[in-house]
Amino acid sequence: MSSEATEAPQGAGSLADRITKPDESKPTDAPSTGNEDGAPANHKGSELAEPDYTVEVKLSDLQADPNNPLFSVKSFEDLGLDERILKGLATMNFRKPSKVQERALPLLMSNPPKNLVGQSQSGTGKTAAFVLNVLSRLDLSTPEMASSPQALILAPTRELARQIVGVIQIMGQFLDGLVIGTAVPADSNARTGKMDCSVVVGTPGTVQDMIKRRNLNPAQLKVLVLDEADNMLDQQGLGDQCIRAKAMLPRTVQIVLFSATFPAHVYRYAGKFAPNANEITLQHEELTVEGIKQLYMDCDNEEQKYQNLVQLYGLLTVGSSIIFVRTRTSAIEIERRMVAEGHTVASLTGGVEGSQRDAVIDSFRNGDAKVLITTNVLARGIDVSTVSLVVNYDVPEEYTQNRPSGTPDYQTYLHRIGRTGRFGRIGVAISFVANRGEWEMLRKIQEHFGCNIERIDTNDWDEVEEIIKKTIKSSRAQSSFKN
Ligand SMILES: Nc1ncnc2c1ncn2[C@@H]1O[C@H](COP(=O)(O)OP(=O)(O)OP(=O)(O)O)[C@@H](O)[C@H]1O
Repeated sequence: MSSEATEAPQGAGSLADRITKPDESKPTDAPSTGNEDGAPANHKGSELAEPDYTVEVKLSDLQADPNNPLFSVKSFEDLGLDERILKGLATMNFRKPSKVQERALPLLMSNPPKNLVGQSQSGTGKTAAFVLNVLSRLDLSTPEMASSPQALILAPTRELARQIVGVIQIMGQFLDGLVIGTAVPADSNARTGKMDCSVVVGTPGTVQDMIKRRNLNPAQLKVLVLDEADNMLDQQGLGDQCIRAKAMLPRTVQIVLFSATFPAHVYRYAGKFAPNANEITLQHEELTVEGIKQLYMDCDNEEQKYQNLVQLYGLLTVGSSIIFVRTRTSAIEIERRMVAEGHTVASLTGGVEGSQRDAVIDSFRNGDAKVLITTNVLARGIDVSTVSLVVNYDVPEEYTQNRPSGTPDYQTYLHRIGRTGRFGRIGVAISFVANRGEWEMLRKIQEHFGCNIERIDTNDWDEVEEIIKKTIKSSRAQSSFKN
């Protein structure tokens, strides 16, 4: 295990993290299984090549539509944020809050602090909502305070923890003295360090361990945030770690839980974890993001899934895409086959050392790698605005006793497809269906969310190309977001 503190004004490129060997025994990478991992690599931030043509739907139009999750009446100035934080937001080109930001911030920032359970669709800006509260609550008046952890943010994976660190670095860049620490599993040869920093972002197991070893002093903590909270609280490994970590914190800590999904049983538990919390919730039918076009392709068998993917690959040259598969083994195997056939793809699974994982995600973020094959480890939270296509190579499925159960994993479906269509952009999600079981699961998913998952005919690749290119093109057009 190791730890590292990062001075704030460094920009998102200089993420320094800690890493640990992932659990090799787990068959899949569902964040649910409690994997933790990652390490530093050149990270140029998530702003990729901007499109060169004009926008059809403007962000300002979306933010002016009361039915859109990006809608707001207020400005960031109206929300009573510190000037230096407003300056940070301006450098990120955030002009107006989204709905969840507008609703959550007054609840989060009021005094005495109250807990919050907040839900909002994928890609609608939940990170900024909790980061702005954290930054607003920091006391950086003396070097001693600035180096005492005052806020702790927990995320299920190292990739997400590192991404949140990147956001805090940019948003908090004008706050003198701000120091951010990343507490994620270290590579086997990394050293342990003390967390002398104002904000710590990490994965629950590593944080718990650091507190136990007295490398992280929780005495001054004022805020605890659980990002992807339903996942963190539902899963045995992560849930236990979160509960133990919370037990080591001051009783007065403000508890903030955010996710796009809160299945009923977890929601009830969330209420116990964060007692007397303010609540921001969504109705079932509000969960899907309108900008994501959901499609499926029939495949005769597993081999045809692969052949379809290779066919699709030819259409993936615009934008970036993420291919979700069920197991680490199939991710590696598909990567091996595609690379052997001359295609450029990368894979990221929990089965490798953190530093290698960091190198892969960083190259995907900066656009060097455009096609990423992965497992559920990246299903949640990852924000890469150029992702215009998500492929569910395998329909996401619940596991019972380490075996696929035949029941669809509704939440994971929503999180996976939510890697595209970020903050009003348009994206395509295609699910491959190779047998009756997968077809049935997809049908249930459609019914569950009341959405429309359209079939595309693989006998007509020209039409497939037409559909995808059309959507991806408008996605690129939108991604410049002229206000
Ligand atoms: N007010 C804003 N104005 C413009 N862009 C914003 C604003 N708020 C957030 N964004 C951008 O929207 C994108 C999605 O935000 P974020 O990653 O916080 O979504 P999320 O709600 O946490 O999604 P998920 O549920 O998938 O984790 C990010 O690229 C972020 O920079």
